[in-house]
Amino acid sequence: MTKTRASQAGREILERVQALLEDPDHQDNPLYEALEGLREYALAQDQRLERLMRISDGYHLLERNHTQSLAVRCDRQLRRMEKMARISDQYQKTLWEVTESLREAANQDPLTGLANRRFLMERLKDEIQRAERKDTRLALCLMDVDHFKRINDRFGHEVGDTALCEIAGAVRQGLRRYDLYGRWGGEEFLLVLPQTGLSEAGAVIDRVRQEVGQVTVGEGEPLTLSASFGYTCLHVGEDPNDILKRADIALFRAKEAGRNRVEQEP
Ligand SMILES: Nc1nc2c(ncn2[C@@H]2O[C@H](COP(=O)(O)OP(=O)(O)OP(=O)(O)O)[C@@H](O)[C@H]2O)c(=O)[nH]1
Repeated sequence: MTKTRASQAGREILERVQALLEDPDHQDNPLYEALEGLREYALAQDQRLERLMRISDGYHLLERNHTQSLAVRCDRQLRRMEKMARISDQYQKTLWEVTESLREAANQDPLTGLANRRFLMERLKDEIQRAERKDTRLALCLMDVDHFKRINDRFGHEVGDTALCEIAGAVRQGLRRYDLYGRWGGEEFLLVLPQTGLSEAGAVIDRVRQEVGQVTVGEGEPLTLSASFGYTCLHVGEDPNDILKRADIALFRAKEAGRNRVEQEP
């Protein structure tokens, strides 16, 4: 706007000067040369001014483009960061799921879903410590399914697997809510009874024996299952292996005495 007005005013003066200079009546005017020089000077200044304005416009445009491209770049960067945050969330979720399944795999028996030997051993150590700290009793029992080989031989390994799962459920039925149990290995299970003395443990374990006795496997002529049990109580200062060894001795005796029995070792 300013530029247009200035150029127009300047152009009008220059046109008037041009007209005066071209007028033959003024050719001999003593101011002629000075006016012509002034006109050329003004023309040169005008051109200079226009050049400066072009340069200024160029800078202005450059600046605007730069600001715009900065905003575009900033926006792109933000979107990239949002995407990374989304990926990071997803990654953390996956990591958590993998950790969870690893933890489960490390603690669980894959066939029955019960606690496995590793986890049972950890818990047994905890329970021994708690019993000593609180000065309470702790009973422990090893259970071994009788003649399990016959089930596999007669009905196949898959039926044997199903039987182990049913036995796991039967043991649960016989135990109390706060008792701990799991698969010790093969067809052997471990039962840990916190705050339980020998006589009370005997009653609980015999109930488990009866529950296992309800499980049948196979069609046609089904086999009724049974299991043998050996249990004992924690002595002061014992470690897990000591108490396990005594329970195993009792279990051996139950097997020797004809199976489907509960034996204790003081
Ligand atoms: N189907 C199946 N069988 C298993 C599994 N783990 C161990 N066994 C079987 O359990 C059987 C155990 O046999 P033995 O140690 O001879 O004992 P048993 O036949 O139960 O006889 P007793 O313990 O003396 O009463 C073997 O045939 C093993 O193959 C399992 O996960 N699935």
